[in-house]
Amino acid sequence: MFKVLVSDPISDLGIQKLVDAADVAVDKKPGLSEDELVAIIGEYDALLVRSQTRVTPRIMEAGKKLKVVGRAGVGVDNIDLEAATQRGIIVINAPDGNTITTCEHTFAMMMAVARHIPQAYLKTVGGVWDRKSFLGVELRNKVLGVMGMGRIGSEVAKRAKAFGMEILGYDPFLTEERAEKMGIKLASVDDIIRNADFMTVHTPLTPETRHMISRKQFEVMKPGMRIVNCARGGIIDELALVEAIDQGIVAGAAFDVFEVEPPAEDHPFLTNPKIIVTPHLGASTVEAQENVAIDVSEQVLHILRDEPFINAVNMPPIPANVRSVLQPYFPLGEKLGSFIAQLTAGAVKEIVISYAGDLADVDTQPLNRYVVRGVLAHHLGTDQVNVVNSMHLAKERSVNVVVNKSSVAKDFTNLVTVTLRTEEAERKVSGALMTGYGPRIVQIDSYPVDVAPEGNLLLVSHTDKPGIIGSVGTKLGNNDVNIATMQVGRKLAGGDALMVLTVDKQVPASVIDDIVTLPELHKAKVISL
Ligand SMILES: NC(=O)C1=CN([C@@H]2O[C@H](COP(=O)(O)OP(=O)(O)OC[C@H]3O[C@@H](n4cnc5c(N)ncnc54)[C@H](O)[C@@H]3O)[C@@H](O)[C@H]2O)C=CC1
Ligand SMILES: O=C(O)CCC(=O)C(=O)O
Repeated sequence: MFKVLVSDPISDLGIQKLVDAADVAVDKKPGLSEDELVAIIGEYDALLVRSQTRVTPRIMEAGKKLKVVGRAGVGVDNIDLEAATQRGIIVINAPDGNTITTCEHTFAMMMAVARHIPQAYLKTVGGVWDRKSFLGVELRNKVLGVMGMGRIGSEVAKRAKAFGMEILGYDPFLTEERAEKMGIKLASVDDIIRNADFMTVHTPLTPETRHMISRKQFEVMKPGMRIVNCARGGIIDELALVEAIDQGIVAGAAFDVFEVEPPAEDHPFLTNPKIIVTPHLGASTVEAQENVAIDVSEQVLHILRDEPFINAVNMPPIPANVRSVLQPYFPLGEKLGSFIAQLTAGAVKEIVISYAGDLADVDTQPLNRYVVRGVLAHHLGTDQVNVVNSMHLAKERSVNVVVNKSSVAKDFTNLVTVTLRTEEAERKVSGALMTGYGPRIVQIDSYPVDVAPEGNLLLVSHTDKPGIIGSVGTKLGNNDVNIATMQVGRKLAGGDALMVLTVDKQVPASVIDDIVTLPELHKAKVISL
């Protein structure tokens, strides 16, 4: 039974799928402190959060069983991704479910700041009928600068056109062609600062976007600009903004987010009559909360059940077309890694992954992670290494990972070869996906074989002489070890040969010791896949 902890208020309807799952037990405990979380997280396999819970390295460290942290929303700045990656904890988010909702909140804020709605409301309910103080401006024919043309920024631009606004968009990934298709102008930050009447930011908070609008930008800003931030506190320098308002550069601002949330009681935004605020409500609609909770719950279930999943934040996304090609190779890659790690003695120095045939033209990065996981898990334990942290762990341990590709695969349409270089040896194994047979090991060092990479294998290197196979079989039989399949690979008749047996149970060490006493027998090695 998997245990899932929900530590923020998350839509009940959204997590229904988890609650209904027969193999999952859900505990809802919103509002726990870090210490309280540290005390209980050890018993959970998954943690579901919104933006309140700060998932710190301490919590990850205490989460010995934790496989996944699911964020019901977009921004994952409340989750320590570095610590999660190091511990192999998958972090997933729900990037699509609250896009429209946040876009609509941006418009609510833009219109509210253009027409002084909150200020006018306060006076009216306070009994003052003041129609003079709240002269507003139209959106029509105004220039709107959109910083960050991702999901939300693009939806904002689309709707702003309906208001008759001219849109300047800036995003490092926005091309001239896409801007043209959207009917907006591709602009620089400087263009927006100097020309926009309204500006709205929709970027993540990164070292690059922190204070991207600060004193320097306010100094050259078009006077009378109105600014909206429904993305992340800190993209706009709060103190510099207050100064710019006091200097008459900025006519008004609408903020849903703060550098520190909740803001301090004496935060200057809270008393400035030209700044309107909401308490991080961008995603707070019934629809969005259901959407993000449903999305994240589904992915958490997949991860707990070891099924393919999407939206991992601490793993590069795999495009659908690449995934469909690579997915069948994932088990093969991992088994080859595990096989070669068990076969090769000594401290691992280098893993060389060679792809030949059909795989030469594919971005194999996701598959590399499986191979490296297979190798490292043998040394570090399967619970310590997964496809999220395998590359990171290899780097941390100075294990070089080299990837080669060639379009020629001799007798196969596709071939994956893993070579392991250690302080003591260099061994290699090749595998292929065979139509109708699935994954097969087709070569071990220079011996051609044909073995399914599963179960208990016994590898025996020997001289190719009559009677050896029978002697090994007799010794196994005498010890109640049943042979399921047997293969012999040899280069030359009478030369060195490799016997690969699949056996129904693991061969005890005492039997191996006995087998290696046979004449002409060099080595015997048990491998479990
Ligand atoms: N207020 C709220 O409740 C909510 C806030 N958000 C926040 O809104 C922001 C945008 O979310 P999405 O559109 O879903 O994300 P997204 O990832 O689809 O878009 C972000 C865009 O920002 C761009 N970007 C990155 N660095 C940039 C830079 N230096 N200058 C200009 N553009 C840059 C990226 O290329 C990307 O296109 C995020 O910070 C997210 O956390 C999202 C949902 C709700
Ligand atoms: O969960 C929330 O309300 C915050 C949403 C948000 O900021 C995000 O998804 O990035």
